[in-house]
Amino acid sequence: MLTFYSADSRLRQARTELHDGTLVAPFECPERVDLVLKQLRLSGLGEIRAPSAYGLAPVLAVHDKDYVTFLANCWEAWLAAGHEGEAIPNIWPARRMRGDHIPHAISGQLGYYALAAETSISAGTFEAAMASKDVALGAVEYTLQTGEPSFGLCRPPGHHAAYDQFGGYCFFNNAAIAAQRALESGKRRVAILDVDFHHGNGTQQIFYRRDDVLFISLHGDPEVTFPYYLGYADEGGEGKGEGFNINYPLPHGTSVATWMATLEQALAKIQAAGCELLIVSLGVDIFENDPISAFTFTSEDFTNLGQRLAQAGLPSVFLMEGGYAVDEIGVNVSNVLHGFEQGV
Ligand SMILES: NCCCCCC(=O)NO
Ligand SMILES: [Zn+2]
Repeated sequence: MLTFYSADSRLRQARTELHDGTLVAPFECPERVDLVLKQLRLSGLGEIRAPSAYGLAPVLAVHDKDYVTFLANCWEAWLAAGHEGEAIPNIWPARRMRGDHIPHAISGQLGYYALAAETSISAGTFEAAMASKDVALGAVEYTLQTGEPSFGLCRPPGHHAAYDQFGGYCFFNNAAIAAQRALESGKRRVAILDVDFHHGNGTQQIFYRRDDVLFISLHGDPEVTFPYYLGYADEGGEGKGEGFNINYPLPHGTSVATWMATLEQALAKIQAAGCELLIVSLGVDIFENDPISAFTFTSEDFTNLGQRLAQAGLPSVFLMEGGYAVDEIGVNVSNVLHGFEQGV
């Protein structure tokens, strides 16, 4: 299987994450990608290729122009305003305030565009996000051209990024950008299957009123799991999108057997919808030892997951999302991809 990767993913060198009331070293760290690369090379998955630069057009196909401009300028504006640390929001257009106006001050803009406070912006964040969506585009272009599966080693991840919102370590929605490119290349319907522990609220939001992307997510119950405010089973899409958004919230500690049985339901929906491409938002934070998650996958279970996805029989693109058990992330990602190749 071909892997797309960009060294520019290391340009994001955030120093802080607000976690449990403390500024800690970010869980979404550059070492995650190094260790995945190391294991893919060790296990001989296949060629590792740098993507072309696709520019802003594919980003603007799914994200708001002013939001993209904000991301491009945020760090400089934050420094120009004399702030000491990394750009972290601490005020939002909360309920009973105005949400229809974007303030001039960068602190106000941060809160307007931020989903949550854990994701700092600093030097290189925008450039890394641009490289990450190029990795996703390289992977989907390859699969569209060859029908062969591909893996986009995306960093930063993307599935929490909405039309005009960042957070959950995400800035551009790589899976949405890839799906949009596939539709523009002639696919009539694309499935995005999100297996990350956390709900892909951004992906859901982008396609919620559309029937050309079927978004299906298995994730920790938002009653007790980030992002809390989206990802419930009653969110089925709106307008033309009715029936093309399917959430499977699952309790913390869900067994792998239950998770895999739920996956069967998801794969049946994908088949019934006549999807012509499968994009997998591959978060391996469903691993039993993930530091911020609560599912129970062992490393061996990831191999079974890959094998089962291959049996869906669709051209498939895997895009890296979460996964923070750094020591095992390489094996866990590699097992999914090798499992897929075994299952073909
Ligand atoms: N407390 C912030 C949790 C961010 C979750 C990031 C992630 O893995 N999303 O898939
Ligand atoms: Zn996650």
